[in-house]
Amino acid sequence: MARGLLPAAFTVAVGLFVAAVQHGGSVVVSLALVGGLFVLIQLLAPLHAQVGSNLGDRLASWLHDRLLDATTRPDGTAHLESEKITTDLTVARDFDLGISGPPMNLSMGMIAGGLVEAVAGLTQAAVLSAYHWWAAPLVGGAWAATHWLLRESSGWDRGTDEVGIAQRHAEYTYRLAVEPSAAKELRLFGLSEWTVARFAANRRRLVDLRWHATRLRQRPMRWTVAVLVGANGLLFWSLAADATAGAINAGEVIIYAQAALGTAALAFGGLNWALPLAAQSVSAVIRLGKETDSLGRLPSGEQQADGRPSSTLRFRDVHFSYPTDERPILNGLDLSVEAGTSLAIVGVNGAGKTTLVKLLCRLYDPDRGAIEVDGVDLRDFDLDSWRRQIAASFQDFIRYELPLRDNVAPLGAPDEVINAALKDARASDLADPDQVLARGYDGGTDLSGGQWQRVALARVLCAVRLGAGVVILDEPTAQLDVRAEAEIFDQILEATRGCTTILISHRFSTVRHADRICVLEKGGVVETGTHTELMARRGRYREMFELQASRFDSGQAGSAEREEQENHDCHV
Ligand SMILES: Nc1ncnc2c1ncn2[C@@H]1O[C@H](COP(=O)(O)OP(=O)(O)OP(=O)(O)O)[C@@H](O)[C@H]1O
Repeated sequence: MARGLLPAAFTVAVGLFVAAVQHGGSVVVSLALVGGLFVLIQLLAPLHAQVGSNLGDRLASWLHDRLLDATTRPDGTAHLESEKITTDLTVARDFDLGISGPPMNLSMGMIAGGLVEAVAGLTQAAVLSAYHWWAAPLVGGAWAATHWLLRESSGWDRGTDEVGIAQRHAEYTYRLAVEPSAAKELRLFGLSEWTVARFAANRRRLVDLRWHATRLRQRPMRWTVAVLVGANGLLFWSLAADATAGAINAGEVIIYAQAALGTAALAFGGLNWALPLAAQSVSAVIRLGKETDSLGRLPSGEQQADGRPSSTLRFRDVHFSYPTDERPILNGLDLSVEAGTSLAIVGVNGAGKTTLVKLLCRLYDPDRGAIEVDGVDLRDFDLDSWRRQIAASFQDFIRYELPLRDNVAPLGAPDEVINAALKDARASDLADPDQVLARGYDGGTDLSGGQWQRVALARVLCAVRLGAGVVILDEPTAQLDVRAEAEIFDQILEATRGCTTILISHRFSTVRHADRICVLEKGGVVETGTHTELMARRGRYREMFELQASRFDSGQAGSAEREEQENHDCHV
């Protein structure tokens, strides 16, 4: 506010100084006033910029909190698979990235500056009104009209599909370029230039879109210039006429001329450009919160799931399609698992094995049918309490860029529990517990695929030690060498004894350890039984088992693998 009033005060002070020089008044006092006001204006400017920037940082941090809350709060994951929401998420984060407009700390500076200009413009107009009643509305109105005349191009819409898609592609290619996981393939497949070109093309698209918004100014700009020249021309002509006629003195001419120029602060300010851009980010983040809630929300029941299942886990006539795809993935699936036993699920790629366990984790709910735990619909259990029962390792388990101990127990656990889990997963000597499992950190290290898999298994075993009773292992041994698979899997079976275990694997040497095995095909169970029963039945299971075994027999595998397979076969 003070900054907004100072320019008008400065205008009057300069006028008083000129009048003092002309009419022999107190030059020293008026000059001191001019100097003092000038220094004050200069001092307040950086202070004001700093406050604006701090305010922007705080708003950006609040928006970040809201954004992360919007993505992580929903209990389901469907919102993260929606094309619209993932695009909106990229655009909404632009308050931080500043790709399609200024980042929030700059925007807030501009908004604060714009408010100062608005106050300054109004006070200068008030000074002008001392000249003639019509002067302030004429000049002030002309400058204020520019906001309306240039309204189409005053800001550009960050939220359009084109902006969103270009920004999302740009961000994706940026991540490809900087993340170590993509580095090998980019180089080997010669995709480095492609990545740079794709990034540049999408950034160029954003610049083009902004340029288009700028060009929208061209036509209304002519009208704007005409209105401003007309209004200011009239005022300055009137000032010149009054000065010539002696109706006003030189000091007054200077005051009114400066006030007329200062009234220009009412136009072209950062306010009408920065405000809509900043407001777009805020409204996008708030809107996203509602959208992710409605897409990713799962109802939660009241019953506590501690110690469940105690008798059976049953999939009853389960039908399911993903929200983004109408294709039925599970089609009337019936399956039951006795509590405290293990069930292996086998089937070709895309048969729906992982989908089945995602439903069990309640990441989605069946479209029809139900999953029952001891006869109670899973949806009747309190969601958090059910998830606490589950220890799961998915095919695409997370490799946290955290110390080994936090990879095993992200929410913390006693040292002895972590150490025991690491020991069971044969992962104790992979790294120091406090060593970060990622390069790019002080003392950080990276692990091989199989070593990472042991860490993921240790995470599951740690959760079991902390009380989880339902164990889901989706391809738990896919990256282990054959000897490690045998060693670790026996150990896992031992450590999860008494748990209800669902195991998904393409490795029959792993699968055969399960108490029961089911074959999934076309969205339903086509065979179920023990390994021995299924081999005797000579159906799909045996067909797949023999196909895999024949690879070993035909000598495609190394001698150790063959020996391992033979050892396993001895147990049939
Ligand atoms: N989030 C998703 N949205 C839409 N479709 C999906 C999604 N996840 C999986 N699918 C589809 O569901 C089908 C079953 O996938 P699922 O991952 O359950 O198969 P799977 O039996 O585990 O396969 P694999 O042996 O290759 O791991 C596939 O056709 C896949 O394309």
